[in-house]
Amino acid sequence: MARSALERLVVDVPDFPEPGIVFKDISPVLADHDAFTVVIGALAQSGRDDQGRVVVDKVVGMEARGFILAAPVALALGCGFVPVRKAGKLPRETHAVSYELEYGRATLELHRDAIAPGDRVLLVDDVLATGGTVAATNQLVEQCGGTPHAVSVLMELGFLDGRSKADGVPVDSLLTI
Ligand SMILES: O=P(O)(O)OC[C@H]1O[C@H](OP(=O)(O)OP(=O)(O)O)[C@H](O)[C@@H]1O
Ligand SMILES: Nc1ncnc2[nH]cnc12
Repeated sequence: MARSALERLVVDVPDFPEPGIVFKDISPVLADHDAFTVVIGALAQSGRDDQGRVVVDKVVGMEARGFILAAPVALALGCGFVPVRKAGKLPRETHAVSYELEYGRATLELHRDAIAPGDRVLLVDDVLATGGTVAATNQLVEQCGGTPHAVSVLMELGFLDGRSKADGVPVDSLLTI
């Protein structure tokens, strides 16, 4: 599937969730089986080396849209999936990090035992905007003793320069605007 065809499936929604924000609605990508298949395969490439070997132990997805992409990426790579959730949702002992995003402030949590020391971790999300979510997730992975290997996103809002917050972790995006 051509990049332009994929891009056409992402719908711009002005002034959502608040005035001045152009919300990138990726749900039509998910609703198109061919597009969804291509996207999952492409996102999973970030967890492989040049020979196609899987080089990550876990795939982390950030609540909530990140879950939809990260879980099938984990299955495609033959890895476990680990959820990073908004505050108060995970039932056992967590690490927690607060962060800013394009439209507010939030806290993310990760079960302390979800990542083993030494695990190499692929972060998967739908949109990279300010980079607050990725920066917080990198910190959570490191607090568990893991190493963020790469960040793989469907869409990057380049004008917000979120990749500069990734602390040197490589960022792969399928679409950049
Ligand atoms: O780069 P940032 O500025 O941090 O923004 C990107 C994050 O914002 C969105 O999640 P949101 O927190 O809106 O949650 P949702 O997936 O539950 O809608 C998106 O899914 C990313 O996780
Ligand atoms: N403009 C945007 N569209 C969709 N998700 C986002 N997350 C942060 N900013 C966003």
